[in-house]
Order: sequence, then C-alpha cells, then structure tokens
Amino acid sequence: MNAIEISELKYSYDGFTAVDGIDFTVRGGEIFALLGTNGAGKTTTLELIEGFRRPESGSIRVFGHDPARARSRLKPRMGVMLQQAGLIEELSTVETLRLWGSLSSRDDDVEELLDRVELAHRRNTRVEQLSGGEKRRLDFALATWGRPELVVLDEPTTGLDPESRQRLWKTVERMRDEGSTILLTTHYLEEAEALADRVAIMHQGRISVAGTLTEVLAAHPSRITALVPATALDHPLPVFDGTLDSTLDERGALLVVETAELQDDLGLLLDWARQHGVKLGRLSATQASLSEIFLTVGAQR
Ligand SMILES: Nc1ncnc2c1ncn2[C@@H]1O[C@H](COP(=O)(O)OP(=O)(O)OP(=O)(O)O)[C@@H](O)[C@H]1O
Repeated sequence: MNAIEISELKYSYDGFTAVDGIDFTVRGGEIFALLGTNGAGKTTTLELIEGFRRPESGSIRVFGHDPARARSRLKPRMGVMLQQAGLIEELSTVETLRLWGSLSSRDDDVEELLDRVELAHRRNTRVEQLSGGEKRRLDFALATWGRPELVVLDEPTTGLDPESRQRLWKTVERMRDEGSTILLTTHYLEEAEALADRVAIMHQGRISVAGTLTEVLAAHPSRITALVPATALDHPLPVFDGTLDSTLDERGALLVVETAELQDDLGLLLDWARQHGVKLGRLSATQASLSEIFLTVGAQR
C-alpha cells in the first residue's frame, strides 16, 4: 500500500511557483529520499504533505487522506522533524521528552529513546545548553516518538558529525525494518545512497529524476577513460556503443567513452589494446554516481 500519493502538485508563494506540478509515490515501508538543489521546493513539498499548507492545485493523499483537511486524523500516524526545531530552551532533555510523551497519543519509553538517540548523558541538560547536533538528535527523538507509521524528516542529519550521522542512519533503517515508512530530504548524496530505497531529485520546483538508485544510475551513462599512446594511434579504434570523445596531445589521445553499455564497450577497448599490444594509460571505468547526476541536474538552468 502507498503511504503518500502526490499528483500534479503545485504551490506558489505570492506568484512565485515553488512546486511546479510534481508527481511521486512513497510506498509503505520504504525509505524515500527527496534530494535537490537549494530552493528546489523540497521543504515546501514536505509542508504540503504535513498538511501545513494547502496545494494551489493537484492532489496529495497521505494514507488515503487529504493532509490539510485530515490533520487531526493523520497526526497520530505521523512523526515530523522540521528544518528548524521548535524546542523549549528552558526544559531539560528528559523534560522535553516527557512533555512530548504527555501530549502524544503514542507511547514510548523515555529511557530507551534517550539511549536510541545517544542523549542519556545529557538527560538533565537544558535544551539551550545542548550543541547543535544534540538538539537535532532530540528533535529526531520527538519525530520518532512512539514509532509512527510515517516519519517525515527535513534534513535530519544537517549539523551532525559523520559518526552521529551514520548512527542516525542505522536508527532510520531499523525503523523501516520494523515497518515505518520514512520520507526524508537531504543534501548528502551519500546519505541517499546509503539509506534510500528510492529517490527523487527536485530542481526548480520539478522532479528531474526519480526511481530506485539503480534505475536513476542506469539512466545516466557510465564513463570509460584511457590514454592511448601516440605510437598506437595508427590502429583504428573499435566502434563503441557509446559516444567517443578524444583529446590529443604529444603523449597520445585521451579517450572518454560515455556509454550505457559499460561492460561491452570496456571489452571492445581491452580487446583492441590486447590485439595491437597497446599499453593503455590512466584506464578507468566508472558508473555515474548520484553526485554526478545531482550536478548535471543542478546545471540545467
Ligand atoms: N515563505 C516563503 N515565502 C516566499 N518564498 C518562499 C517561502 N518559503 C520558500 N520560498 C521560496 O520557495 C522556493 C522553494 O523553497 P524550499 O524551502 O521549499 O526549497 P528547498 O528545496 O527546501 O531548499 P533548501 O534545500 O535550500 O532548504 C525557494 O525559492 C524559496 O526562496
């Protein structure tokens, strides 16, 4: 079953279109990462999903309901972490969790949660004295209080050090494995690569690329590079499936083959080199990384 269904969703701020007709689906029990350039419209999209804003047009369904109309109905099923935490500075960590627990319809164990977000040693520290990363982890604890069916996290690991980030990933994965659906935004491509079952990349209010990581990566060409020594340039090169680009200098030709058929084209090049006794220099064969795709999308202005 789908947790979130979005169709032709549009939203504008005073005539400025921030979300420009997007479609995507978040399936129950998956981790879905919404990636994007600054100002792409990710936070606005999350706020629409959370029911804080009403769409200008198009539709959103969260567990089959319109979130702007059914906020009180959806609240018990959703945990939300905004980009800016709304924590009460004067309360301690443990008081914050207890207050949250008293307001929530879901149950959780404060001590277990303190351990889960590694704040047990800061239990009596006032929020105002917590570091940025500790506040972020406390905010994450509130969003995941009572293990909601759907957890929406806006840049959950911004400001966390690499170890804390990886530990938070583990917690998110565990929640997914226990049945929660997670929608998150992130600027960290390695985060999406490590965590997400599916991703969508937003740019200027639209979704440029979406799918499983394998699908998104497969839609972008892989690259073979090799330096062919000048002495070997008399032998005609093979005909590659992909596109060949070469730059000549006194050492020879630097070949770049962009291809959807990495294995076949690499095989052709290696067979050619073996047949003519050519020693290739600087040989590399790489699949498109999410970071390359991200840069390509960001460059489309
Ligand atoms: N309250 C607002 N009033 C007017 N414009 C806004 C408002 N909030 C956001 N915008 C604009 O809408 C666009 C999308 O903003 P949004 O915060 O959704 O992007 P984002 O993808 O979350 O960006 P970032 O990754 O930088 O947080 C931006 O151009 C932003 O300046």
